[in-house]
Order: sequence, then C-alpha cells, then structure tokens
Amino acid sequence: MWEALSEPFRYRRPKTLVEEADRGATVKRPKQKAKDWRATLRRIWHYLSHRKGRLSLVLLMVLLSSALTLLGPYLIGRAIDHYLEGPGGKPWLLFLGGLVAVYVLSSVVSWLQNIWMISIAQETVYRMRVDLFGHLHKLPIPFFAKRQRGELMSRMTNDMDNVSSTLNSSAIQIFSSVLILVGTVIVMLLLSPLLTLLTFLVVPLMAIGMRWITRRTGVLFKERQRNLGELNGYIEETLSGQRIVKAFSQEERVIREFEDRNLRIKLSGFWAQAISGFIPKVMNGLNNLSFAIIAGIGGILAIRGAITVGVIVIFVEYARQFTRPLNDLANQWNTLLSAIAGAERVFEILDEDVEAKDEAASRSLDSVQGAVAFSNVSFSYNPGEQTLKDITFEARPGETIAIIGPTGAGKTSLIQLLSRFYEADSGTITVDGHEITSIRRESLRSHMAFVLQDSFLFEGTIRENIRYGKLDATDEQVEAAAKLANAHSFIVRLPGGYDKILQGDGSGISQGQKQLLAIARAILADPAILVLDEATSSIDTVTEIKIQEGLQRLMEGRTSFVIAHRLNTIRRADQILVLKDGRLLERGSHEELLAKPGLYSELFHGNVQLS
Ligand SMILES: Nc1ncnc2c1ncn2[C@@H]1O[C@H](COP(=O)(O)OP(=O)(O)OP(=O)(O)O)[C@@H](O)[C@H]1O
Repeated sequence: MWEALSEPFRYRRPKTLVEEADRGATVKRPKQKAKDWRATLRRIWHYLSHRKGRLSLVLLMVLLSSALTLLGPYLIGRAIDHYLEGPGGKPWLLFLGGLVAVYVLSSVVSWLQNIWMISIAQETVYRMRVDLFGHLHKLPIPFFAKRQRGELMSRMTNDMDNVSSTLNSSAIQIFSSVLILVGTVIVMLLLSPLLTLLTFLVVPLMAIGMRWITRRTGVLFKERQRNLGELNGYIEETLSGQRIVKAFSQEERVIREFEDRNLRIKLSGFWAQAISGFIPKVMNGLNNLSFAIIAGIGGILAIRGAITVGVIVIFVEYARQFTRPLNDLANQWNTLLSAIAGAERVFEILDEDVEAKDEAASRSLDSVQGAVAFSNVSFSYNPGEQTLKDITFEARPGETIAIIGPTGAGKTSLIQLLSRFYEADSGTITVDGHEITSIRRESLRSHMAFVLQDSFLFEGTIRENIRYGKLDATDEQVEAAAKLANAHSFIVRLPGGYDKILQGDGSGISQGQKQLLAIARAILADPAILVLDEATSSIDTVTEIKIQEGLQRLMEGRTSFVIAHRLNTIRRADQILVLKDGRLLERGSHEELLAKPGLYSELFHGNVQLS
C-alpha cells in the first residue's frame, strides 16, 4: 500500500536545490542587439583609471615613439638633399647618425611602452576577474536557474581574454596610430601642401573600403563570440550530464548537435577572419596607388624645382607610414570590437542584481532553538502562477516534519523559502519567532544544513569534504562526525582513508557512501534546522540501514524537514504535511491523519496513487 505512495517518488533524477530551480526556466542567450559602446568604454576606463601613474608613463612613451616615427623619414630626406648638394653641403653623415639614434631610441621606447601597458592590462583584467567571480557568488539562486553554467564560464574566460589582449596591445596601437596619422599630416602640409593634397586622394577610398569591411566583420565577430559562449555551455552541460547521455544512448545525437554548433563557430570565424583579411590587401593596393601619384607628380615638381628630391623621399616614406597606422587601425578595430563585446558581456553579469541586501536592521542569531512557523505563505516563481498557496504550520524545536505530496506539489519550493533561496510573495516565515527576512541570510543559513539526494562533493580529500560543514573543525571532530554518520568504517577501508582524494564530484565512491559523507558534513556543521531530501534511488540494504541510523543521529535534537519517501520516516515524524498543487491539504501525525478521511488515509489504504 505504501509502495503506492513511495513508488512515484522512486527513481527520480536526484537533484540539488539549485538544480531544482533550473526546471521550467528558459536558457537566456546573450543579447545581440546593438550595444552601448560608450558606456562600456567608460567602464573599462574606470578600471584603467586606477593605474593613472603608469598609464601616464605609457602615454608619454607613445608620444615619444610617435614623434620618433615621424622624425625618421624626415632625417632620411634631409640626408639625401644634403648629399645631393655636394661637398659644400652640410655633413649628411650627421643626419644618418641621427637616424640610427632615432631607431635605437624608438626600440627602447616601444619596449618600455609595451611592458608597462602589459602590466596595466594584466592588473585590470585581474581586477575584473575578481569582481566578476565575487559578484557571481553574490547572485541569487533564480539567476543561476536561468543561465547555462558553461556560458557563464565563457564570460569568465574567453571574454576576459579578449579584453586582456586588446588592452595589452590594441588600445595602445590605436592611440599611437592616431597620433602618427595626425603628426604625418601636419609635417606633410608644412613641406608641400600640393603633394599632401595629392597623397590624400586615396584616403576617401580607404575610408569607404574600411567602413564596408568593418561593418561586416563587427557583426561576424560578435556572432562568433556568441556561438563560442553557447558551445561552451553545451560542452559543460553534456559533460555534467554524461551519465544521462550514456544511459539514454544519446552519444550520437549529442555529437551531431556539437558538430552543428562547432560548424557555426567555424563559419562565423571563417567569414570574420576572411573578410577582415581583405583589409591589408585593399590598403596595400591603395597604398601603391598613392606611391605612384607621389612619384609621378613629385618628379614633375622636382624637375621644375618646386620641391627637392629629399622631399619626395620623405613623402614616399610618410605615405607608407600613413597607411601603416591606417592598416593597424583597421586591424585593431576588429579586435577592439570583439573586446568591447566581451567586456559588455562581463559587465552584463556585473549589472545583475545581487541577492537583495539584508535589511540594515537585520540581525544575526547567535543560537537557534529551531522553532519554525509558516503563516499564510504564498509564493510564485513566475507572476500569476502560484506555486505555494496560503501555507500555515508550526514546527516546535526538535520536531521532525515529513513533507509529502505528488511531484510538482511544491515540497522543494517550501524548503527553498525557508532557506531564503527564494522570497515569499506574502505571509511570514519565522525562526524562533524572528521573521526570517529580519535575519541576515548568512546567519540564517549557518543554522541550517542540507542533506540532499545528490550531495555535491568537491574535488579534494574526504576529510576536506566533511570539513566543509565547519572549516575550523579538528581532525578528531571530523572523524567523530564520520563515526556518528556511520561513514567511518567505509572511509578507513578506502586506500588513503580520510586522505583519499575524491575527483569529479565524488566519482569512485557509491551514491550511498556519498550520502553518508553528506550526513557527516551536516553533523559537523551542528545546525539547529535540518533539510533532508530522502534518497529515492535504490541503495543496498546494508548501506540503507547505515544511512537511516546516521540520519537518525543527525536529526536528534534538531528541527528536521524531510521530503519523505519512506513509510518509516513518515510514521516516525511528529507532523506530516500533505501538499498538493501548492496547497497544504492536511497536517498532523500519522495516527491523526489516518483517523480522518482525506488524501493521506486514501494513500495509505491504496485508494489513490500519487502521480
Ligand atoms: N525555478 C522554477 N521556475 C519556475 N517554476 C518552477 C521552478 N522550480 C519549480 N517550479 C515549479 O513549481 C512547482 C513546484 O515545484 P517543486 O519542485 O516545489 O515540487 P516538488 O513537490 O518538490 O516536486 P518533486 O517531488 O518532483 O521534487 C512545479 O510546478 C514546478 O514546475
């Protein structure tokens, strides 16, 4: 008869409270709409501005190296003119010596500029990474319910890398390119306004070509970045869900889908690179055109004595110098676009609201007895769809409350409210008479412990995993907790014992053993309030008995909320809450509920099945 009640709960996919929140949530894709470049640049500047001193040095170096770049061709031209003037002219070798000095100095300056900029970039990205990681951990559970983990990781890695590489080189290159361009124009105008005008005939063509190309590549780079984020999300998801993939023989489908996504990256990457690869070619062609104009017209002007040969050489050099920064600008522009898109994706997360701040007046509770009361509590995940409706009950300190009900009845949601992973829409929840909204979340949660079906284990030793419940616990306390949890005997039989390293979420130990470790962890945490999600998967009888014993010891003297599936637990509970469709249908002990007609007694007598 009780099988009727427990059967629908069996073989459920084990889940954590966080995973629970994932259900029904849609995966949010990164926005693709036009972004606010200026605001993003302002925010990047905000990070950079903390290093103003070094940044000023870099700017000084950029100014210096731009000036040296301009000086080089000028000295070449002048040396030629003086050489052509014959023996009576100024010593042209002096100019050549100056030229060598300019090139050496230029190398030193650009080396210094590079080193300083790299250090600024690395520190900036380090700071951004710290901010992002810190912020991620302050975000509320509903945020994670809506995001793919891999996609979030992509923001921490790929997008950050983009920002980093742009700050490392592109930003400076763009700035120095602009300086060189402006400087070149000024010197050219001073030397020969007519030849300057002719040299610039190709500029409108260059501008049109660049605009055409960067418009297309900008979109493609953004697309590639988005595809990359999605692919990461997909990889993470399929690797985490390996067992399910294999259990349902979905490997082929997963690989096919991966190939589709991979192909999308390949295509967007190909077109982005291919089209941006045109930039140097177009620029080169136009460059050659301007050389031809300078050589032809310059030659005529020189024959007529309007300019010297040295000036033609200076112009040819400047024309080359002029298109190089234009080329650089065009190339770096794409990197800059992709970095700004990356930075925006990082800032998007930083702009997400963190878990609502605790009220200024909220308190920390030093000790908790464990009295819990729900009073007319209603809650909805999405507006208009009430998940919990008008729930009222009280639990005295040390009581065991079994929560039962069909799937989707709201059992997990009720627990999520108690731990303030979600906040109730109306009604009040109190712990020891204090409304939980007036207690600091950290303090509230420190008096609670969770033993879920799929207890998460971190990579590390068994000892470290148990110690997660109380970081300052001694080895003796860890072992005492493991003994109470019935975990000690299996741990000491493992090679390495307490120092055995668990990898990949506890692979290498059984599901039951994982639960025993979770119980030990909770015993060590010594909370006043416990949340247990009784295992539904089949665990061998011996381990099952050990778990029951461990749980029994854990629950002693604590208020325990058990999402219960076993008749034994339900029978022993001080109160049973029967939930259906978000409503608390019945409440009382096993005997009290059996004594009156209702869902519980019908379930008990096998007249109704939960499904
Ligand atoms: N993050 C979420 N966003 C939107 N709806 C959700 C979310 N999590 C759960 N729900 C919905 O809320 C309702 C109650 O879910 P809940 O997980 O509390 O039920 P449950 O009784 O614990 O079910 P089960 O026995 O299957 O674990 C269900 O209809 C579920 O689809």
